[in-house]
Formats: sequence, C-alpha cells, structure tokens
Amino acid sequence: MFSSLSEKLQDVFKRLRGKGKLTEKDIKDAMKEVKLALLEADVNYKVVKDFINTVTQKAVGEEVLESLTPAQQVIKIVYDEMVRLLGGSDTKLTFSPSGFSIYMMVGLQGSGKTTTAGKLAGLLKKQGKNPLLVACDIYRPAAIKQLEVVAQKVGVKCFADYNSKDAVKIAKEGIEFAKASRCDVAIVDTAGRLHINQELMDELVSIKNAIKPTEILLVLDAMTGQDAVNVATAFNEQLGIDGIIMTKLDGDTRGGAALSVKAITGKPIKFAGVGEKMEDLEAFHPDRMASRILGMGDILTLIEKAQEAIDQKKAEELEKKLRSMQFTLEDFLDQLKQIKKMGPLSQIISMIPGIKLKGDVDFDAGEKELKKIEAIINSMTKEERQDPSIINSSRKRRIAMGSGTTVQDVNRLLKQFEDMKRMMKQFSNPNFAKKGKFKFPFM
Ligand SMILES: Nc1nc2c(ncn2[C@@H]2O[C@H](COP(=O)(O)OP(=O)(O)OP(=O)(O)O)[C@@H](O)[C@H]2O)c(=O)[nH]1
Repeated sequence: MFSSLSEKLQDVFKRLRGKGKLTEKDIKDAMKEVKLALLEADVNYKVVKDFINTVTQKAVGEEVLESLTPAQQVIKIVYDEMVRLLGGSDTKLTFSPSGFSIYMMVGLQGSGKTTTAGKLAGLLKKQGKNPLLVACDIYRPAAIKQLEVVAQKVGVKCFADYNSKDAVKIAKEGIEFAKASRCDVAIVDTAGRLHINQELMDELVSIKNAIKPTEILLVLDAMTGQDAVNVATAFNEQLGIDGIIMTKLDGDTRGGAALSVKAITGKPIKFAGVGEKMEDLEAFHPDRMASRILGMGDILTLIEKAQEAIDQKKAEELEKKLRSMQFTLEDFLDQLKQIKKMGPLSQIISMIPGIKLKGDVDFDAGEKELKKIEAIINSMTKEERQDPSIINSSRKRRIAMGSGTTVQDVNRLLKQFEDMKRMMKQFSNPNFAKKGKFKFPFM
C-alpha cells in the first residue's frame, strides 16, 4: 500500500535529518522533491500545489528554522497536512435514528462494489448488527449470484429476484423484506457500468428517491488513480454521495486517488478495501494512513487486528505454558493460525513502525513457509506434537510424506522449535538479564 510514494518521501526526510540545522533553501529543495513524489503518485496537480504551499509556508516560519530538530518539525508539518488531505478526523458510518439504516452501494463495474457490499455486511454483523444484502444489479445475472455467495460467506441473508427487470421495485421489496425479517441494516448493491452514463445515473436517482438511503456509499478502485477522482466528482454532482469506500488499496503503490479525493469532492473516505477476502475491509483513519505513508507504521491498527484475531483466554493459557515450559508443537500450530488470521504478512509488516522495506520482499515465500510448517505439524500424531523427542527417522519420513515436504523440512522445523524452547528457558530464568549473556539469534 502506497509503497513507492512512501519510499520516496522517506528518502527526502532522511536527507533532511542528516542536515542538522536547516536553511530556507534546504526546506524549499526538500519540498520540490516532495512535490515530485506526490505528482508521480498521481495526486491531483491542484491538490499538490496547495499542499506544498501550505507546508512550505509553515516550515519556513522561524519556529522550524530555530528549532533544535528542524527536520522533525518539517516532517510533523508534512504529517499534519497529509492527515488533513486524507480527510482530517475519522468519519464514521451514520446510522439512522429510526433504528433501520439503508446503505446504497454505487460505483463503476469492477470497482469492487459487490465484494465490498459483502465485506460491509460482515463488518456490521461483527459489530452486532443484523444486515440484509439486496441485489439490484439486474443486468448481470452473475452479479446476483455473486452477492448471494458473499452473503453466505459472511453469514447474512440476501434478497434477490432473478425474474424481475425492475431495479427500483427490487430495492423497495428488499427494504420491506429486511424490515419484515427484523434486520436493522439493508445494504443495496446497485448495477455498475463501464463508464458513467445518463441511463445509469437515472436508475440510481430513481432507486435513491424510492428507498431514501441513510447513506450513499461510492465504491472506488484506488488503482485507477485520477480516474477514480473524476468518477467521484461525477457521482457526487449527479447523485450526491455521503462517503467513499476506496478498494484495492493493497495493490495501490501510488496513493493518488486516496490523497486527492477528499480535497476535490469534499466527501470523506469511510472505509478501505485491503484485499480480496471478506475480512479485508478497514475503517479509514486519516492519521493512521498518514503514518503508514510516512513510514511511521500503524501500530493502532496492528493492535486492533491482533485483538480481533487473538483469543484472550488462549493467550493467557499460552503464557502459563511458556512460563512452565510446557509449550508444545500443538501450541505452536495454534499460534501460527492466530497470526494468519491477522492477514497477509506483507500487510502486518507494513504496519510496524520503523520497518522500511526496500525493493521487492518475497512475502509469498514467507506465506509458503508458514503453510509448510502448518502442513508438517498437521501430519504429526497428537503424541508427536506433545513430545517431539519421539520423532525418529521413520516417523520423520512418514510426516514428510504426509505433508508433501522433505525430511530436511521436518528436521528444520524440529530444530527451530527446540531453539525456541531454549530461548524461552533463558527468558524464564529470572537471572538471565543480570548475567548479560543472553543474545537474540538475530542481533
Ligand atoms: N486486491 C483487492 N481486490 C479487490 C478488493 N475489492 C474487490 N476486489 C476484487 O475486485 C474484483 C471486482 O470486484 P466486484 O465486487 O466483482 O466488482 P463490482 O464493482 O461489483 O463489479 P460489477 O458487479 O461488475 O459491477 C474482484 O475480483 C474482487 O475480488 C480489494 O480491496 N483488494
């Protein structure tokens, strides 16, 4: 996410940090580079111009030039302005005071509307709501089926009528059905087109007038850059939108759409799609996103993901086991599964502050390694997991066969596990810190 922009900005800041006291020329030179980085990231030209003017004006002020750590002050100004550009404070979804909320999903074909409707239903369900999905994309029968599939994936009901060719009627009936089924949220998936046209807008306006949605959410594909911003402008002018869901941010290395859309349309990004899976929808936090772009990580989202994925009771049990040295391969497998629930490795790593990844890091290899470890442990018997010391050569061959790996792979895992246990032992010795002998293997 935003990796190429992030890399460039961090390089600029690194050079600034190396300078100690800054002159006006230093700041202006740095701002030229920031400007270039933003333009290369496909941020709207006018937005970039305003951004650079504001930051330069603030940064060239006496405060920064006389400050003890001028570079940090400049970075802070850039950070604050970036937060403002991304929307300032968080903008949450509005719920209707009536207790029944309707969200109308709109957007171009392929923007991720149907997938996002499912993700949103899943997210709201996790928050204790009872959502219903309504399939109003009547032009593509596959789209109705797709919505039914995502509804099933997240465990919510879906209202569809394969025989009707009247999207307004389906929308109205869907709302009635939602109310009758005691749902408190209806998410209406509408049809998309390849391009904006009058017919599409007329249909959307008719649906809007018929169901009076609590919010109209525009789904935008981040990877289409300034085109996405133009789409947002058109939808907002012709239909009126309340918020934006920016999808495919996981594949967007530039960030131009996310950084321009609020400034251009005045409408906030409320959610971010960060992958193809149903859990891959996050509330959009401008401050956290700015932190990520500037390479400061996003520790808050990381903690939230960990809290969602990690079962508190299990974590406490694990801590006890670690202390009493009863940690087995079974617990190891459990840990692995919990980490995997937090999302792809690349996403988790990008949220850790201070970690700057240069070039292509092979996350796929990391994911494959995790899968391999899981397969190996899954091929062991319960006894073997509890006490790996009984795993002799013939057992190793059987485990390798069963998991589609090699005996070397099994040996490597067993060694890693033993090393880990040895490390735990050092930790659990209250004197280890005093001895000053302990060294992490990677230090
Ligand atoms: N990587 C990634 N892929 C996404 C995300 N959101 C959606 N997609 C993918 O984008 C593709 C298009 O998504 P759909 O939900 O079918 O798009 P749509 O806007 O409903 O398209 P129509 O039904 O044709 O109007 C699918 O392959 C999705 O899996 C995201 O946040 N990240």
